[in-house]
Amino acid sequence: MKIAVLGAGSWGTTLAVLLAEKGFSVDLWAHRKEFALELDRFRKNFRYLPGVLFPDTLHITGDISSAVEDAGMIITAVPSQALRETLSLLRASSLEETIIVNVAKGIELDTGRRLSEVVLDVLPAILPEKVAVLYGPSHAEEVSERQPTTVVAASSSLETAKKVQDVFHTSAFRVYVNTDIVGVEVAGSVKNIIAIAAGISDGLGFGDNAKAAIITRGLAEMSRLVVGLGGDPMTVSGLSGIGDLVVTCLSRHSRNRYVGEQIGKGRSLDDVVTHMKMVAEGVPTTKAVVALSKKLGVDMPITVAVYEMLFEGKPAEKAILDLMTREPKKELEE
Ligand SMILES: NC(=O)c1ccc[n+]([C@@H]2O[C@H](COP(=O)([O-])OP(=O)(O)OC[C@H]3O[C@@H](n4cnc5c(N)ncnc54)[C@H](O)[C@@H]3O)[C@@H](O)[C@H]2O)c1
Ligand SMILES: O=P(O)(O)OC[C@H](O)CO
Repeated sequence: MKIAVLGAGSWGTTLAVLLAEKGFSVDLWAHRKEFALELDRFRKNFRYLPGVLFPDTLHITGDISSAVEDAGMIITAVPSQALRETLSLLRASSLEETIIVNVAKGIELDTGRRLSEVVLDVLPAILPEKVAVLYGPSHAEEVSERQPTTVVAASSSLETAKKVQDVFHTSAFRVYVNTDIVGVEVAGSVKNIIAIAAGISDGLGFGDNAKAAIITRGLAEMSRLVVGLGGDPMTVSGLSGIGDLVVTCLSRHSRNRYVGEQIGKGRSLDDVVTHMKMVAEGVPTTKAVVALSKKLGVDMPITVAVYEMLFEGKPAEKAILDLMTREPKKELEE
């Protein structure tokens, strides 16, 4: 089977190499033509994944139509806010039999939609059962070194989730399946916001108690949003929930935790983001989730505090004090 990977950042490149090394014929599409030429010339991604040599079965292209032509599976690995624009370059009618697997994590800012909903919006000829996501604790830096990693393939169709599992599974990249695509997508998106909060705690010089509190209470608000959007609360105890939350809040590789750490040290969001070459999805997702939670009446105090620090200039010390001095609560909700 031919597979198209759309997006040649660190994650798209890592997955394209993994699939090509498994023997699939893979087309990796980069949205800038000059970048595609550079990748093909050096057979390496110097910008996003230096040190990983491309196998011969990996084809690089700057032409999205040729990338998806005859592909049995399309992997979307562009930043969440560029997904709609990228998919709109495709001709929906030729993709009816294709499985689309989104690996970007986030909620669309303008619509509040999950990314699998964006896929179906832009490509109405595709059935929901043909859409999947691949989420979970998986930093590209470690996957590309074949370090043990576990992820979850989620689709409303178990058959589709199992196909995705078959395609990606290796002895170092273990793939589980889940049919709760709503829960997996919401959990995998909210974890980036909570990771920014964890980074802020690091930036302020707080220790393990504060980090554990953010992870645990972050999980509680993640669960409330999953339920509010019709997902299964059990999903948050899985790889896209607690799994990805732990990795992103603790990892030195996490871009979201890094953004938070810099904010905690007193830098402005603009300053941090303009000096980063990689995407931190938690930034737009914070805005999208605050709007969603207000609409649904879901209480998400850490998310709101992150919003206030990122977008309203609230000092981090004040935001933490406000969180700590909220009215006392029961730990578990009815
Ligand atoms: N890097 C990881 O370890 C990792 C792991 C799991 C999931 N993800 C998710 O994968 C997605 C992509 O992240 P990444 O780490 O590969 O990104 P990255 O920061 O490494 O690279 C971003 C990529 O997006 C491309 N891009 C930027 N604007 C674009 C546009 N308008 N249209 C098309 N492409 C555009 C850039 O050229 C670049 O190739 C994100 O949603 C991220 O959360 C990343
Ligand atoms: O580096 P981050 O914070 O974007 O996280 C990347 C992945 O989502 C980790 O699973």
